[in-house]
Amino acid sequence: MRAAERAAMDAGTSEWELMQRAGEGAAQWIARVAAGRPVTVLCGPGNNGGDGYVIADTLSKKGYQVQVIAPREPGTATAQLARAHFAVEVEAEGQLRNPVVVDCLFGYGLARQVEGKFKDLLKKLSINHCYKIAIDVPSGIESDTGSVLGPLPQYDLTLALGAWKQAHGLMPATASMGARRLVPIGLDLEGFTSTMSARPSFAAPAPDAHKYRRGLLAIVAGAMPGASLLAAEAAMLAGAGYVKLLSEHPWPNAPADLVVAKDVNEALDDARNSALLFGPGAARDDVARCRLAQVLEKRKPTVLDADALHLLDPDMLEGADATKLCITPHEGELAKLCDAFGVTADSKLDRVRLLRDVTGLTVLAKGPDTILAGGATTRFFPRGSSWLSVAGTGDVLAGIVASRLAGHGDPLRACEEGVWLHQEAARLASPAFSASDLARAVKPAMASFL
Ligand SMILES: NC(=O)C1=CN([C@@H]2O[C@H](COP(=O)(O)OP(=O)(O)OC[C@H]3O[C@@H](n4cnc5c(N)ncnc54)[C@H](OP(=O)(O)O)[C@@H]3O)[C@@H](O)[C@H]2O)[C@@H](O)CC1
Ligand SMILES: Nc1ncnc2c1ncn2[C@@H]1O[C@H](COP(=O)(O)OP(=O)(O)O)[C@@H](O)[C@H]1O
Ligand SMILES: [K+]
Repeated sequence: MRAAERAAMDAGTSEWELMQRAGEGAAQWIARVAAGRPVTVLCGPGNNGGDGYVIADTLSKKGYQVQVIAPREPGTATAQLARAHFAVEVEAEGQLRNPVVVDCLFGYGLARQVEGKFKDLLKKLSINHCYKIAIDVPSGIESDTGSVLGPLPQYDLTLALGAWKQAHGLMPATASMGARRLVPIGLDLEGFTSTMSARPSFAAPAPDAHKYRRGLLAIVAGAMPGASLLAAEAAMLAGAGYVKLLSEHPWPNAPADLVVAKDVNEALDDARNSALLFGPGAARDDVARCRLAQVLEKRKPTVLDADALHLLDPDMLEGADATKLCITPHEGELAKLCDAFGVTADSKLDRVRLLRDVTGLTVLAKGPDTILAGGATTRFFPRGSSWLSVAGTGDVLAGIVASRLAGHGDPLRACEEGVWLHQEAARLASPAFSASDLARAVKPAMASFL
């Protein structure tokens, strides 16, 4: 963010202009939400506080009644300029009088624990029954790591200025933010690799499509049937032209449109396989270990999930083509992988990035704050439905990602598309669904991206 702002300033836009764009853009959202009701703005000592003065000034000029509380005078030149433009009274302390409160105490400059009057204000805000809006980030949140450095009210709306910060995609910060919206301020963000994922769009199959061109996905099943069946049901609706279940076991309940191949070795050798999926229901025994080695040997675009993530280690990865592989660990599987590959770090974000660096794999670390890291790229995602917290939804995700991978072979793109499809399916299936309901909802979810 600082680099993007510096580039804008080098190109001739002043910090004051950027602040005006930020404050005026945020004020438009606030005016919409306030709908004529009086607004309180809390201003801190830095440029986040500066944004607050611009917001207060803009709202006043629109006819809003505005209360401004600023425990400390502005400390930066630009915030002082913003303060000077705001001609109305500023209170050093006071009660939050209004039904809408805008928090501009600290933005990405928060560097240490929030104390004293600032802490008191955030505490007051926490227990106040007002509509709460955080400007850029909630003021108790460190914007790079999402760690909590002060009281954290539950906000209704968070307006990110110029670009998303990492905290907007990380737990527990993101859970406190309410709806998140971006206020553009004209920054050029091309070339920045750590960003919020943009909603993808898909195309209908090409006019000359046939099932193999659309991708043949081979799902290598294990001893436990349910998981790979869920993955297969989702995969059949997520883009691949042909989904095959490779299993020596009988599958009396397999749907008629799912091909079950009993000779696993032969089916794995099929040169027409576009992608492989292994792990759901695989178990963690020696049979599964051999199967994983066999899958990796094929050097095909592959998704590894669930039990495969417990078996994966540096020896296993030798001889595999890491650039074609993606792994989809939940929190526990991520811990197991970090252990196996000697990765230690405090935050989920650092663990994911380090694991990516050490292994060369594309890592999709799922959960309420899904993080995707592959190559030089890191992606964060809008929050998904918490109804996803039910057994089997991870198998559905693995099936979707593998299906996308079979279509184009790009692990990073497949993961990104997979998360969006999965979340959209959850939205359409909500509230309260089972994993097979979710798998079926992939069909209408596909339609939303066409
Ligand atoms: N630059 C631009 O082009 C644009 C920037 N924009 C906006 O600026 C924001 C970043 O502004 P910023 O860097 O001035 O930092 P900010 O978040 O206001 O807070 C830092 C201030 O607080 C202080 N301080 C820190 N921790 C503290 C604590 N625990 N307890 C008490 N004090 C503490 C620290 O001073 P210190 O006491 O450390 O000297 C400093 O004064 C960004 O989020 C966005 O909203 C937009 O207008 C768009 C254009
Ligand atoms: N609270 C939540 N909010 C959003 N998504 C969630 C939440 N809990 C779980 N999920 C999603 O649900 C899926 C659960 O996967 P996983 O833990 O592997 O389940 P299983 O192994 O039972 O299939 C993941 O895609 C995860 O991102
Ligand atoms: K803030």
